[in-house]
Amino acid sequence: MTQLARALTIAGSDSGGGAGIQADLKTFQELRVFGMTAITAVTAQNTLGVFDVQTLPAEAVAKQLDAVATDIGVDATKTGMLANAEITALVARKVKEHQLFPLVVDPVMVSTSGHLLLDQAARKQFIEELIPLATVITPNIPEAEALTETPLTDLNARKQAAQALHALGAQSVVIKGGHLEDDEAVDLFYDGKEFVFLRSPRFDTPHTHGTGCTLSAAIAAYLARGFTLANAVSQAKQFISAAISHAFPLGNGHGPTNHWAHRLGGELYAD
Ligand SMILES: Nc1ncnc2c1ncn2[C@@H]1O[C@H](COP(=O)(O)OP(=O)(O)O)[C@@H](O)[C@H]1O
Ligand SMILES: Cc1ncc(COP(=O)(O)O)c(N)n1
Repeated sequence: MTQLARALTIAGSDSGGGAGIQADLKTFQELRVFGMTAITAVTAQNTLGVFDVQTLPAEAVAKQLDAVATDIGVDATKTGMLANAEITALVARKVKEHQLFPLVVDPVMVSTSGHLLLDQAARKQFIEELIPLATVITPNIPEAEALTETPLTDLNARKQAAQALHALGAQSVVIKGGHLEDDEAVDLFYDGKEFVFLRSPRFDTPHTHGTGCTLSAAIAAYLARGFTLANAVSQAKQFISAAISHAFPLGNGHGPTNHWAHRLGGELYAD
């Protein structure tokens, strides 16, 4: 029997099911990868906002990582909400100890609804300890601005930010274009050698809760299955585009994306 690829997400729980651990597991399942979790925080959240955050002790995160890594094994890992400096440093240490590579680092800082998901004090650990371990880091525009301390006003600035993040030690960088206002949603991929544009139509929908989580989980799933980095990133972009094009009008705010939309194949972008 073929061995099932195994992917691990280190992230926060979203009770609303659209982002965080829940989005990651749905993505892993859709992409035929066995999903495992290390939960960093439990949020009370829906499509309108984040109402509570209970961060777990770093020791509890360490034990989850030890448990899955020493028994089941991990073919690829992604990080999402890491909450604070202690968990960020612990995750970097455990990634090295258990060799949890390839590693997709989604630098989750603030929710779509504006809630802080990573303490400002974690910046040093994030930049010095976690980014150098990243196979790929996937900031959105505000996150790339925060990490590089530069406003990304145009494409040239985005390219320079990608180079700066690569210089911090990330093997490759995807700067996501979801927050721009162009007709297309264009992400910029940089592997230290060349820039590649990942394009999709921009869908006119408020239901984009968890898009970044889903994209980074899909990259991890494809890497777990052995895809090359460039293929994993481009397949993941197709997966998130399908999910947004068929997003769910659930709740009264920013609804979740549709993780099984990729099954619709040729009808991908139809209504
Ligand atoms: N309205 C949209 N239409 C199509 N793709 C989108 C849309 N909004 C975001 N995306 C895509 O979803 C992914 C996540 O992007 P982004 O929203 O920038 O990240 P985050 O969720 O971390 O803020 C990217 O691939 C981006 O291009
Ligand atoms: C637990 C958790 N992790 C990540 C996000 C970011 O997702 P989004 O940017 O769509 O709010 C979130 N809202 N909650």
